[in-house]
Amino acid sequence: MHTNEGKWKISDEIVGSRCRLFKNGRSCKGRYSCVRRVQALCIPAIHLHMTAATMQVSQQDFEKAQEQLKLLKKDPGNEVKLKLYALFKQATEGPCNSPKPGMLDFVKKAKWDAWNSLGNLSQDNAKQKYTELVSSLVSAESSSQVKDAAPEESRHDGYETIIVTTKNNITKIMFNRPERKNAISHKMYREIIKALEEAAKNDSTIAVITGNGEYYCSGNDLNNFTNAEAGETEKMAKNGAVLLKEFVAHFIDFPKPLIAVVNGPAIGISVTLLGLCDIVYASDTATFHTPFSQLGQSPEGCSSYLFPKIMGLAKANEMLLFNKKLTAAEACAQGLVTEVFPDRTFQKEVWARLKAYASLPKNSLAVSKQLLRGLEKEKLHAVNNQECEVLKERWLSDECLNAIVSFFQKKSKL
Ligand SMILES: CCCCCC/C=C/C(=O)SCCNC(=O)CCNC(=O)[C@H](O)C(C)(C)COP(=O)(O)OP(=O)(O)OC[C@H]1O[C@@H](n2cnc3c(N)ncnc32)[C@H](O)[C@@H]1OP(=O)(O)O
Repeated sequence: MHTNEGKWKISDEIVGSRCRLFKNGRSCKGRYSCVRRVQALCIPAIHLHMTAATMQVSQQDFEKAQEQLKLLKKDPGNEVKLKLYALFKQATEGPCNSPKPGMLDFVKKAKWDAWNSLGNLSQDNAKQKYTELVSSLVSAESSSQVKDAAPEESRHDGYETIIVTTKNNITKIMFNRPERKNAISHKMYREIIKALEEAAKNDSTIAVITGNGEYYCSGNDLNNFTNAEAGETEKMAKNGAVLLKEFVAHFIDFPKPLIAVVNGPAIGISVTLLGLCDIVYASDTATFHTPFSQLGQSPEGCSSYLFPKIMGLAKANEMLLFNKKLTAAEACAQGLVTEVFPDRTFQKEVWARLKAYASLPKNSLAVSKQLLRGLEKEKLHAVNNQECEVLKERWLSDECLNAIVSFFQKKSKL
């Protein structure tokens, strides 16, 4: 006989050394803890019926099952352990004939109830059920081990210019045109919109934007301006403004924490959007450049409103009017960047941190972001609208057209 009736545990021989009914076999001291523990057991009536023609298990199979049970790594839970206890008792002693324990002897009573509920189940059938139950636990554990070993990162389908993956509750949106320094083409704007919509709805806790290769992003792809048919520049400007407005609106409205991992130089719109991100981590190789006047253009991404708020008007003027390129350390000192990391350890340090952030309660983060950003949303949409209206005119100006022509003649690299 293997049970230790006076104690709060099911014997090791029955359920394995990791499978005690209550941890450490401790006895229940107070009434409250007894009640809680019994509630936790949540024991349903155990009705085990033999299927008509089940094959008889041998004594050897039954003993093997007992050994396998000891090797389980995961605790199967009190409910299953009670079933195992009851089946073991039935298999080795037959139907329950011992007197019913008192109402306040919670554990003994739970065990007695489980055994008694087996009624007149034969000892052979109890062995059979015991062996089947152990076998199902063993195969559940081995299939969960296979799942755990599988790569966790899932890549989202349907993107060409960006790579979108989800892992550890983080959706990562990676600019992926390294040969163009990750310049944002029309297609990429649309794909980022789609990826943000997906990330807003999926199970991830946070979203991250980053770049593939040496650059974070070289801003708007200047080819976006050269692809217009002759005589269609106005239409191109109008459509561009519509797309830009929608694109920036998705950053304004993004409901989860949005983190920029700035792996290298950032130019133009990829810099202005940082004001709409909740955290900006930068490698010490990153630089921050918004050469709008040099390109005959004007600020976007709500930077005309957010940059003065973040860094003060004087510093914002240097960047947005006079094209001052900031180092990562300067951008951090001015509040645009949260923290700078040495490039050598950048990815490792940042992703370890993000993994920890992404394990925080998802809904709490979302409502907190809403509190931090919500009041500003209306204002930000108004700013976005105005910036796009101004840019629409800029794109038709000689100043802008000349700057773009110069770039393609390779006279005016930034
Ligand atoms: C729907 C429309 C919305 C518009 C929103 C408004 C947004 C505004 C902005 O973002 S303004 C900023 C625009 N960006 C630039 O002006 C950057 C232009 N690029 C450069 O100055 C340089 O390429 C560089 C400094 C980024 C890198 O220089 P370098 O290291 O010498 O590399 P290459 O110049 O040889 O670059 C390799 C290859 O990539 C092409 N490329 C890089 N950036 C862009 C770009 N932004 N647009 C188009 N093409 C770009 C470059 O031309 C090279 O191509 P090639 O190999 O010569 O074919």
